[in-house]
Amino acid sequence: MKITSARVIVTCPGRNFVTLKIETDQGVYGIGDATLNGREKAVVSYLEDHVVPCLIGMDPRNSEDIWQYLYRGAYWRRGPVTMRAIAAVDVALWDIKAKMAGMPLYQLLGGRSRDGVMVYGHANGGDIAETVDAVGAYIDMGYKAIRAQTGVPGVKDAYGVGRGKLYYEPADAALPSLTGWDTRKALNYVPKLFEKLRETYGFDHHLLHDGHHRYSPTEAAQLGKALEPYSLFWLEDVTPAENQEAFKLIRQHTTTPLAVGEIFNTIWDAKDLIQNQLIDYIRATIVGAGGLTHLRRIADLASLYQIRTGCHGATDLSPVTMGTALHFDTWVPNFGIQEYMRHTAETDAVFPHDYRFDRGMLYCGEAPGHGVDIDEQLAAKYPYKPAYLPVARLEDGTMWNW
Ligand SMILES: O=C(O)C(=O)C[C@H](O)[C@H](O)CO
Ligand SMILES: [Mg+2]
Repeated sequence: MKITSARVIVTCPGRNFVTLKIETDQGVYGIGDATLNGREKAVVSYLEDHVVPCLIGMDPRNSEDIWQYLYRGAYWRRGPVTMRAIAAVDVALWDIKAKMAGMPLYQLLGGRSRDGVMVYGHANGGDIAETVDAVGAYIDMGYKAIRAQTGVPGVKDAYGVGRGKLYYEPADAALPSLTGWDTRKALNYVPKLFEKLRETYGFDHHLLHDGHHRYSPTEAAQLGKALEPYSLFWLEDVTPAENQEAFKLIRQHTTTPLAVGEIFNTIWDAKDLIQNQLIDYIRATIVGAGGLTHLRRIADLASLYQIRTGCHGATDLSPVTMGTALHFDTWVPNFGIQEYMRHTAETDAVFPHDYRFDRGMLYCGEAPGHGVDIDEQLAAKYPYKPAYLPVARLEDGTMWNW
């Protein structure tokens, strides 16, 4: 069996997606996601100029060897561009293998470990009152877990505050828009949101919060401690994780569960956090961390330390990643939760899929493969449009983490 072609498809049905379609001499094809929010074209070039020529003629069944070939063979390892390109190839090959076997992908991984996948949605508001209402709307839709983000008085567009209710898009401008940040104000305000949420809705639902890399380790510890009475499911990305040691300090001061890893590319980004039990949930995902082949290794390492998965699932991850993640989540023994930011109807139409939402859970389908396709004719109607995530600056102009 041979790979006969591999094509990169760029489309923008409301936001940009990069998709790899691998075709074979047996008529079976596979689809992989290679989207890197705001840096899409770098991955397009990496794939078209440097990966696709190597793939032609290879046996698509040898996904492990092809993974090693692309990782070791490049000499230059890791990084978001490389690992997204590898992820796209890897997922397309798993898709092909599952289609050849006539099985849904989760069967190839080890079968079903659960009936469905608990997801969390994003509730946003300009202030506490608005966010409390937004959380109520998610509860009414049947969600069991909700991430709550609020605007902070005196801070321009604090992280997570969007314009839409069910759908919003953070990468919102042709050049990065400017937002503000003030840690002191956020530290005073955010705990009040969770106090109000528990007062209003009780303790039956899981609540989550994303710090989006904004706090120093000491400030993060203060926030975690202040949130303890409200029993969060997790506090995410509360400080940047390049320095994995920083989490020791946070851990010593709070029992609020910690989640990290949506920007991780490989097991090496997570290794110390996992082995020192400094986190509770690992957020690495299929497209970000080298595909199923590599994410499986991260999840297995995490399982030794009772750390559970919580795959990133924002709108910049295409339905191909979402569909594949749901097969992974259905199998992975140490599953925790799956993020679910809904795509627009335009995006869903370009990527026909068989996963479905029902009362706070997502269910993968039973079609052979990962169950997500691309309608190329429709995709061609939405040309690439530059779109960037915002940047954040402090009041005095200092560049901060968005
Ligand atoms: O979904 C999340 O938790 C995020 O933090 C979303 C990210 O900002 C987004 O995916 C960046 O591309
Ligand atoms: Mg996040």
